[in-house]
Amino acid sequence: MSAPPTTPVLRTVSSMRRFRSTLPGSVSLVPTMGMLHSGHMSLIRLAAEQTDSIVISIYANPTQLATAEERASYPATLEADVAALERLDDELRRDGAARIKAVFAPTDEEMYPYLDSTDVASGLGAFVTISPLAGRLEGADQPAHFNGVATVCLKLFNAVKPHKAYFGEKDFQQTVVIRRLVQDFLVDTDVVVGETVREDDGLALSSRNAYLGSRRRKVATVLWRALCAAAKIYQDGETRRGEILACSLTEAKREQSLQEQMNGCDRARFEILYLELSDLDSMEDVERVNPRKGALLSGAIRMLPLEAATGAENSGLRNGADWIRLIDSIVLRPTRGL
Ligand SMILES: Nc1ncnc2c1ncn2[C@@H]1O[C@H](COP(=O)(O)OP(=O)(O)OP(=O)(O)O)[C@@H](O)[C@H]1O
Ligand SMILES: CC(C)(CO)[C@@H](O)C(=O)[O-]
Ligand code: BAL
Repeated sequence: MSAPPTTPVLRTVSSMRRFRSTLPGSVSLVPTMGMLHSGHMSLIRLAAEQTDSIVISIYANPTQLATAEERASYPATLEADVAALERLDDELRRDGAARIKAVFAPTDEEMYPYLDSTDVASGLGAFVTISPLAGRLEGADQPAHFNGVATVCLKLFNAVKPHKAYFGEKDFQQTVVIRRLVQDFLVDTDVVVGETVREDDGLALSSRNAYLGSRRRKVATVLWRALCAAAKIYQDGETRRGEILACSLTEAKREQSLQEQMNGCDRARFEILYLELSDLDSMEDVERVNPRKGALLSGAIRMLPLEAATGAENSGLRNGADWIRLIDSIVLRPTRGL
């Protein structure tokens, strides 16, 4: 019996382009930063339903990660990621044919030939800016983030030339930024958005969860709980910004003060970065939700490093020493017909 085919891992734009020219039928791209989990896999499954050939990109884009610390916190898991993709592909095979055709994992030199790796903020070379969208919500305290995301996605689209590209709703603002990029730069790719995959207790899957450890993991559901509380009063008929956000904030602050009152070796403290109600297209503040349109309810928290990790507990990657930024969102769907 012959050995199963291995997925090619392409490290240069030229090898990606050569390979792309051999792919039959419709081609999809699923961009990721690696450390693959079931959220990524659900996007790939969706791509397999809708297209013939799938390319996964794995690239921890330095220009969207604000600090050297964040850049260093992306462990290289390429081998494990490729193995996980091969297992998934065994399931996805149709008529004996692989659906996942290649992994595109370019080097920094390929993607940013002018970038000084010690100072990515200097921004040498060409960058996309998308204003004012990129400065709102996630962009407010990370001003270069979405310029980095849009820039790398444009490069990925140009290298892979996909018919469709897949993104997760968890990063809702990112999907709006990418749609705007595609529209304004006349990119010939359809943007498809997949639902957020969650743990049983509601926590959105995220590569960063691996850093939480068990104690912070339990408390991290607070963001989802805060969003759900507000979504419920919207479903019950509330449309005012003040009331909806106050409901979220009360839930988050209740958990926050509970943690503050506990001992250092028992608690998991966090900061509330924002809880927001925004227009689904512009990301501008919404004062009253139009029940025919709906709105975006989103938030971010930052889990503080563990103060005192006990030897017995699972304290996550890097022993609980990192600040972990977590984001989540709920789309408040229209409650009335158009
Ligand atoms: N839980 C999820 N469900 C569905 N899609 C997801 C989920 N988490 C991430 N994605 C999507 O997968 C793609 C790649 O995301 P990325 O590699 O940054 O993973 P991540 O888990 O969001 O990582 P990080 O924790 O660093 O933000 C993005 O389009 C993202 O929205
Ligand atoms: C889309 C993306 C792969 C661009 O680097 C990244 O922002 C992500 O993983 O969501
Ligand atoms: N998953 C969103 C991109 C980021 O974490 O930088």
